[in-house]
Amino acid sequence: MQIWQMEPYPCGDRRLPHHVFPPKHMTPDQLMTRAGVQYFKVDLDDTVAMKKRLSRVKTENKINSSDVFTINESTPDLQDKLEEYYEPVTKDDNVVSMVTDGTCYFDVEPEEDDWIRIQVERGDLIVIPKGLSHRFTITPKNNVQMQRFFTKSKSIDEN
Ligand SMILES: CSCCC(=O)/C(O)=C/O
Repeated sequence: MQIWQMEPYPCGDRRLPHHVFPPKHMTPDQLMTRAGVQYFKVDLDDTVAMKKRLSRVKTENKINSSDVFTINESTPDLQDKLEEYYEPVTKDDNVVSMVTDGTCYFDVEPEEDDWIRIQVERGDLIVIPKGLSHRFTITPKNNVQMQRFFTKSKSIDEN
């Protein structure tokens, strides 16, 4: 995972990093302090350790369902979907996601117009707290697969 402060008014390709100048990186602890986002590194090749971590995260977040979310160049209506996911949202439940392949960005907004970009990769599990404005987009690799965990049963329209 990499975390940095985003420039206030990013223009152009959203997949670019959009650092402030000079770049201002953050640690996971700073991210937790500033935005309340939890981060875990999961060894996906260690099934026992992975199950233990997921079990704990599921209990703490009252998770009762999950799906596999994939976005890549073969995704139908890719641009429309990316537009949709880049719209800031604030959820009533924690947003729990674990990347299983590729990379993506979650941007979080702890204060109005103050965006922190979180680049996640395989094995990164993040918990965005309920009530925190956030958005999603892809990196120049144009590929991410993740497992998303939900507190309530989710209708297909909410994807
Ligand atoms: C890959 S999820 C994109 C949208 C989002 O951030 C969210 O929280 C949906 O529930």
